[in-house]
Amino acid sequence: MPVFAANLTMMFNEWSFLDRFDAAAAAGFTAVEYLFPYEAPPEAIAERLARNDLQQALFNLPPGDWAAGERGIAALPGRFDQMKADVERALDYAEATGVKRLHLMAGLADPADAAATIAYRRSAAYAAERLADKGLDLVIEPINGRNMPGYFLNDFGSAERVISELGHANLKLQFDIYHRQIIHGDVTMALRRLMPIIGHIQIASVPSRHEPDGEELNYPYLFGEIDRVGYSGFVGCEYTPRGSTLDGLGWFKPFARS
Ligand SMILES: O=C(O)C(=O)[C@@H](O)CO
Ligand SMILES: [Mg+2]
Repeated sequence: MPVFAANLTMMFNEWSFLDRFDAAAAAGFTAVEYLFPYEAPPEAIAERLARNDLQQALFNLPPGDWAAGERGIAALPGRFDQMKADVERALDYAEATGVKRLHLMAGLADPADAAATIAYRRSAAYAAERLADKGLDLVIEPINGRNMPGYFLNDFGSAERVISELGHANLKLQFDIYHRQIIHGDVTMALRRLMPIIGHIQIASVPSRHEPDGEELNYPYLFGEIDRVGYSGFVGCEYTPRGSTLDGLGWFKPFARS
C-alpha cells in the first residue's frame, strides 16, 4: 500500500502552516511534504512532526527569489555560490526534520543554452555530493511547461540523462505523475522502466491538478502499479483540493491511519 504524504503547501490551506501538520495527522496521514519550510523555525517544524508522529517525506532546496519569479537557481550561471549556501540552509532543516531527500529546482532557463546546462550539471553534482555526506538523496523533477513556462528541466529524458551521466548513487528522479502525463503520457510503462532511479513520486488529477479521484488518469490502477513495481518510498499528494481539503479526502479513506 502506498505511503501518502500530504503536501502542506497545497492541502490543508484552511489552517496556518504549522497547524497543517496537526490537521494532516488528524485526517490520517503519516507523512507530509511541502515546497519550502524556510519561513518557520526548524525546531517548530520538528516539534509538530514529533507531536503528530509524522514523517517528513520531502521539501525543496531554496528556490532563489520566488516572489520575483525565480523557480530555482541551479541552471542559472553565476549563482553557484548562492546555491552552495542554500544547500547548507536546507541541511539545517533536514537535520531538524529527519527528511531523507531534498528537491533541487532547476530554474527558468533555455534547455538548449550551453551555459545553463553546464551550470545545472555543476549544481546538481555539487548538491548530490554534499547531501551524500549526510546520507540524503537529491531528487530532480521534470515540470511541464504549461504550469511553469520556461522551466529548464522540462522533460523526463533530460532528467534521466543527467542522473545517468552524473552517476551519483543518491541523485534520483522525482516522478510527478501529473507532470509525466502532461509532458509525455505513458505513465505505467515509465514507472516500470524508471523505477530504479525514482526517489519520490507525486500525484494529482490531470488536467485540473485536484484530488486523484477521476479525470484523465485511473489512480486506483496506478496505486496498484506503484506497489507492483516494488516502490517503497512516499507518494506526495501535490494537489489543490476542489473544495475543502477534508471533503476531498474520500479517495484517501482506505489508506488513512485510524
Ligand atoms: O511543481 C511541482 O510539481 C513540485 O513538485 C514543486 O516542488 C516544484 O515547485
Ligand atoms: Mg511535483
